[in-house]
Amino acid sequence: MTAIGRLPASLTLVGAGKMGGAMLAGWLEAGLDPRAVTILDPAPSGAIAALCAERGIALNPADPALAAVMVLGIKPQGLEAAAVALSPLVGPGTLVLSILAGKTIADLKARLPGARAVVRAMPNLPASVGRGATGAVASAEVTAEQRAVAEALLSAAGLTEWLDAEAQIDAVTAVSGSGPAYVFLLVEALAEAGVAAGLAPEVAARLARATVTGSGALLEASPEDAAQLRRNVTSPGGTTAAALDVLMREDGLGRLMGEAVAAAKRRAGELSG
Ligand SMILES: NC(=O)C1=CN([C@@H]2O[C@H](COP(=O)(O)OP(=O)(O)OC[C@H]3O[C@@H](n4cnc5c(N)ncnc54)[C@H](O)[C@@H]3O)[C@@H](O)[C@H]2O)C=CC1
Ligand SMILES: O=C(O)[C@@H]1CCC=N1
Repeated sequence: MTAIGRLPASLTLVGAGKMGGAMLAGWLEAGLDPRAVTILDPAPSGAIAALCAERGIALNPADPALAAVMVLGIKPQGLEAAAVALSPLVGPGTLVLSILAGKTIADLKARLPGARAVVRAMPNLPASVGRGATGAVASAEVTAEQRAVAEALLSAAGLTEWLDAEAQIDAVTAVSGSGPAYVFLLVEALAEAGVAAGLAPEVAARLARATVTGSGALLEASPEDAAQLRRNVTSPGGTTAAALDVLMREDGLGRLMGEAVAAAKRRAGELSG
């Protein structure tokens, strides 16, 4: 069955911010009926309010129904406060799909005592252009049908990887959840280095941006892996080799990335509870 065929008959999105809003856009694009969606968000953006008005999406109804599928898109730090109002909307048949960094399946069940079936997922912001990467893990109570619904919702945003163990999701958070920020920082750093090397700021910014988006497109289109593509750029004794001697030295990018990912993973662990 296609992803569209498995989209749920009704869905409650709690927190339609940057990530929840991006996922919502993907579901609508994939064919989810806007009238099947309820959004609960005490401070929706103007864009979300306008979308709701335009597409007939229920926004903060006075008496929301028990949810068939509840997607949690609030901040991890807001779960405890939000759970009071959400608990009555979660019954034994509800599929809870959480994208909260750090919050474990056990944390979610503790805050929402009616919850049985929980999918804990970690998407990323390129979902807003249908190019996300998501890791997900399902609790034992998730039925095959609920898993297919979760798969359809997550795959509407791009690649979905189901994980064997919940413990791996903090690593997914550190690699692909936070990863787009590392790539955007690379663009910033490359542009700044270009200015230091003598380019006008606007020129450096355009070249850095096009280099990263173009390299991403090449990576996607090519059957070769990243290491081979890197070698394809690198002429022996040439300019790239001189730069890579710096980036690939012992205390270079590999070590720095390892430390950064470890820090993000550690932080995800701290957000649990
Ligand atoms: N921004 C990102 O790149 C990613 C974020 N996430 C996760 O997504 C979640 C949301 O992050 P963002 O979208 O960046 O934050 P955000 O601040 O853009 O969105 C949070 C939304 O929740 C709403 N909200 C606050 N309290 C609420 C309540 N009690 N009930 C309903 N809605 C409430 C806010 O008004 C806001 O619209 C976090 O748990 C984060 O870990 C996961 C992957 C990537
Ligand atoms: O920074 C955060 O905590 C969230 C989770 C992954 C991306 N943004």
